[in-house]
Amino acid sequence: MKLRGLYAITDSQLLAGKFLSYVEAALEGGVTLLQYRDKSSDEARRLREAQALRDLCERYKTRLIINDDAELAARLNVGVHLGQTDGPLTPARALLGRQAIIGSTCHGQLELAEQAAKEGASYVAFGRFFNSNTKPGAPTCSLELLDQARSKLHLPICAIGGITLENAAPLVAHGVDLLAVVHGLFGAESTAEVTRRARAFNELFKS
Ligand SMILES: Cc1ncc(COP(=O)(O)OP(=O)(O)O)c(N)n1
Ligand SMILES: Cc1nc(C(=O)O)sc1CCOP(=O)(O)O
Ligand SMILES: [Mg+2]
Repeated sequence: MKLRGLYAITDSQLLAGKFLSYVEAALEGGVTLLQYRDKSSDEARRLREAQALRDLCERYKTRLIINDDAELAARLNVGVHLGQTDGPLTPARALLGRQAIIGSTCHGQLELAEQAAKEGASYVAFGRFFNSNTKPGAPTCSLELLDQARSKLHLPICAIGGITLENAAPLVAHGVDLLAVVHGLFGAESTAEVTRRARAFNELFKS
């Protein structure tokens, strides 16, 4: 499967009271990857929500990724996204198998991406590119780094951090395969607007 297009990421606060309806609206508009990102320690709720997302993703033929938690990903037979402090890639690959999608946060550092590629990552994520409501303190990353990454790496490249329909086009022009978005997708007034935004993000990959 080609990893290219919109990478929707959930946010438990932003989606409170409308979690499944907003996620389904995004899937309706087209989502390449969906990440379940919940930073709480409520394990029962995390399992319940992740299972519901897996069922929804199966209906829409979308791949589900769990943030931070390789064990939960293994339990549901889905992929995982690991940051630099979320545990090493090699054991996660051994746990999840060759077919699993495993992503790695590389901030603005090409060396981290080269290391992740060696350790079996399926995609590398760079960011943040813009001001982010969701994670304002994340380290920043430049468009120039994308050019270097594109010429050196043979993996799908994901961009994250403050991405909206207004600022995303240059990222795609600089070789990004996946646009990872929370607020710019789900910070919408209605499900119809979420679907419209998802479609519009995907259009960026067609020109
Ligand atoms: C696609 C994608 N890219 C980067 C991140 C950030 O991961 P991390 O640095 O581990 O930070 P948290 O998201 O865990 O707060 C991500 N989740 N997804
Ligand atoms: C979870 C996350 N990681 C980032 C990084 O730079 O590593 S930025 C970020 C938040 C993405 O949400 P939004 O689209 O609302 O800015
Ligand atoms: Mg993490």
